[in-house]
Amino acid sequence: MNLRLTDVTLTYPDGDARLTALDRVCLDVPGGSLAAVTGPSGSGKSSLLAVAGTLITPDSGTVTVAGTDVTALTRAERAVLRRRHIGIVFQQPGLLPSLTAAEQLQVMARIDGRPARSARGRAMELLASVGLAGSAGRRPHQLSGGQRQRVGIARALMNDPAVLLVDEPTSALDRERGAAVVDLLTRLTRERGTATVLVTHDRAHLPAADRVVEVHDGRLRPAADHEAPLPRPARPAPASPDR
Ligand SMILES: Nc1ncnc2c1ncn2[C@@H]1O[C@H](COP(=O)(O)OP(=O)(O)OP(=O)(O)O)[C@@H](O)[C@H]1O
Repeated sequence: MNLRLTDVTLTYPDGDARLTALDRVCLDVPGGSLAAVTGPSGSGKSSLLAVAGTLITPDSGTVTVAGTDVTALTRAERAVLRRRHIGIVFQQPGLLPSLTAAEQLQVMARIDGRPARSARGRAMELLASVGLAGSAGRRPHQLSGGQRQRVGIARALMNDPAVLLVDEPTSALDRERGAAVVDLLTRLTRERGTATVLVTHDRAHLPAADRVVEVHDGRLRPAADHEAPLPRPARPAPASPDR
């Protein structure tokens, strides 16, 4: 299962003209790997996530999620695909104040029309996988910022998505808690085989990624200091065989 953006161009209306937010972007994220997307403010990172998450349809190019070209789908079909195959983790998890951690997850299953009993089991399993087995009955105000973000991550995994899109998950956390959240995302990506895209400003998180790309003025390019091939050790020329 993977996520593939091919030649994606996205423009927004800008007075009488159009502003190019994404310019022929290509990105391939295999299942089980994490791509970090970085770049200056206004460069197009959120636009890239919105297109990958099928929230915005690009002007041209294709977006393939779990083998389906989403740009060929109707709006209703896109909504179904998004619910089934895409998990989104926002900067602020936006938890409902009156619900416990387990209920925040169970709501997702209810929206999808799944039986409550299996949803409870799945919610508990996911909370355990993000280290919150003992906090299932807590409400948001009884959780730390890092714990709330973990609930947001577990919630995004409720539908067992092929693609996990994560927008600046550590911006409200201190360095240590932020690093723990990124470690968690890396582990879940491997365990669950998701194609994960992590947008982050924080360069400290980049080494955790399998791949780092930078967005500049809507164009994607490999991050110079993370994708450059490692220098090969100088090897002596093979000895010429004795004759
Ligand atoms: N709805 C919109 N209408 C018009 N222009 C937009 C819209 N959304 C974004 N833009 C413009 O598109 C460009 C890319 O914006 P985008 O939000 O994708 O950047 P970003 O890299 O996520 O920025 P930040 O790091 O500040 O969140 C910017 O020039 C922005 O002003």
